[in-house]
Amino acid sequence: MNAHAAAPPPASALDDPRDHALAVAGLRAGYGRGGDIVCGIDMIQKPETIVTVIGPNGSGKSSFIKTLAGLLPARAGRIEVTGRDITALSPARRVAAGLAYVPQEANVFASLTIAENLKLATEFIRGRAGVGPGQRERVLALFPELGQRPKTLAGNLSGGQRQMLAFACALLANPEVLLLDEPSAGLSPKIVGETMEAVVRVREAGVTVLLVEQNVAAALAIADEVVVLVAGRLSLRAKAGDVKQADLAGLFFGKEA
Ligand SMILES: Nc1ncnc2c1ncn2[C@@H]1O[C@H](COP(=O)(O)OP(=O)(O)OP(=O)(O)O)[C@@H](O)[C@H]1O
Repeated sequence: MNAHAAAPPPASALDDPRDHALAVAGLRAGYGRGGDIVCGIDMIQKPETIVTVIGPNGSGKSSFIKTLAGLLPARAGRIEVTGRDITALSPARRVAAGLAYVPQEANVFASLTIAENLKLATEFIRGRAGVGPGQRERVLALFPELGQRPKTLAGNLSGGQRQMLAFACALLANPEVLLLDEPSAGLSPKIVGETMEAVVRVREAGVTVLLVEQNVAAALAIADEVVVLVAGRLSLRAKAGDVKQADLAGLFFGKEA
């Protein structure tokens, strides 16, 4: 665990980019003409930590992570990755700037093989500076199973293996920050454990991970910090070890911390 992970954000955190991988200030977003779903989120994440976003259904977790990835435009606020303002960048340019995203569903091409999925991802991230030829080997070293079966169709992989492939495709860009939208969705408890172990390996490889999770127990087990979103607002931020599942019930029913 990173002892610094739960340090409170400095008053003017965005002025000092050296100490954060991801910084979010006053972020607001919503759909069409509807009201804000992301209602003014401020958050600083230290490098090489895992922060898990949890909260009740419909609280805006996926919308928040989609706003970070650039799939939902920010209405207000600012997003920085390692000190660079990426708020106005397209999703593809955010990847080039070091922010990779793995969506909850349809995150690999089922009709393509493992090798073809990795090749396609490599083509996509050509613009990312500093990604050398060794990146594929480094990524496959994290997920050796994938390297052993390059010709297997992604559609024939188990749910857990498919998540590993999706992680691997995202990591080919050598991101500073990896965003994961509910990697445990639809997986059996054993496979959830393996998937979470993979998330820890990703962090150990030097990547900062922000993940949205419905599986609170799994999230608490691997995270440095937990962020609770209620109705689009950050309701609690705490070290994962300090959060008890029983305490979350009150928050999930709307009690502000
Ligand atoms: N494409 C969309 N268009 C309009 N409203 C949307 C869209 N996607 C989500 N919403 C609305 O935004 C709100 C937050 O949804 P979001 O999926 O971000 O929450 P969540 O916390 O991730 O939920 P869950 O835990 O159920 O996945 C909900 O009221 C939802 O109906």
